[in-house]
Amino acid sequence: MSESITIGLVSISDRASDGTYEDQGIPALRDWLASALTSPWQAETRLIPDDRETIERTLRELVDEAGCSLVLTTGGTGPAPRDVTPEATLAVGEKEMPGFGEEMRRISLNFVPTAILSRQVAVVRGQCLIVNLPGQPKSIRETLEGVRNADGKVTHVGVFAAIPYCIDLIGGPYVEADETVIKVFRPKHALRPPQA
Ligand SMILES: Nc1ncnc2c1ncn2[C@@H]1O[C@H](COP(=O)(O)OP(=O)(O)OP(=O)(O)O)[C@@H](O)[C@H]1O
Ligand SMILES: Nc1nc2c(c(=O)[nH]1)N[C@H]1C(S)=C(S)[C@@H](COP(=O)(O)O)O[C@H]1N2
Repeated sequence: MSESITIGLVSISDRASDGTYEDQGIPALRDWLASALTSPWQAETRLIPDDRETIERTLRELVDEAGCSLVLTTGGTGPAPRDVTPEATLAVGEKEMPGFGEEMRRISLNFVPTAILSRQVAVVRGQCLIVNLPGQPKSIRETLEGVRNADGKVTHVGVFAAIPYCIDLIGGPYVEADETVIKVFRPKHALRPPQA
């Protein structure tokens, strides 16, 4: 059995965190991971306002104290004055991973012309990958899983395909997924034989 991964799920929304509306970010993240992952995992969830200090503190705590190997944030990536998730993420990161933001914006353009308004970034802090997703709950599945045509065939691969190998490279647990949801890619030399 693979070692279990701890995944931080952070919903960053002024109105969901003050109760104006019910948070749909954490449930959407949790549901998608439950549908996709076949190796063991547990979530650490946080619902916080769009406040830069709070976001930075939460991300540091999830990585340095809660032991997350992956943190997915949702919300606060746009151009509005209160949208500061990318700034907070870059501030706690040691290495930027620009490919994630670039590719998620390309994927999202298949759904909305406003995709380019998302300034989402990804970084590595210690042995953890932190990835920003947009705030629209539906964008979580769209960016992680990718685009499918009417027959369900994948026409643009979601960014989760590259996440398990990234976690391998930074020293985290071996993560596996259901290939009918997302086909994870690893180079041949990095593949482990299927567990009985
Ligand atoms: N946690 C959430 N739960 C449900 N819907 C959300 C959530 N976060 C964002 N949304 C929806 O996605 C839209 C865009 O997200 P964005 O992060 O830009 O939020 P916002 O407009 O800054 O407002 P807020 O931070 O108060 O959610 C929101 O206006 C809202 O309709
Ligand atoms: N896949 C996807 N990406 C998306 C969207 C969406 O609905 N689906 N909304 C866009 C919009 S309207 C905005 S303003 C930006 C930033 O969103 P955020 O501030 O909620 O993070 O994400 C964009 N990316």
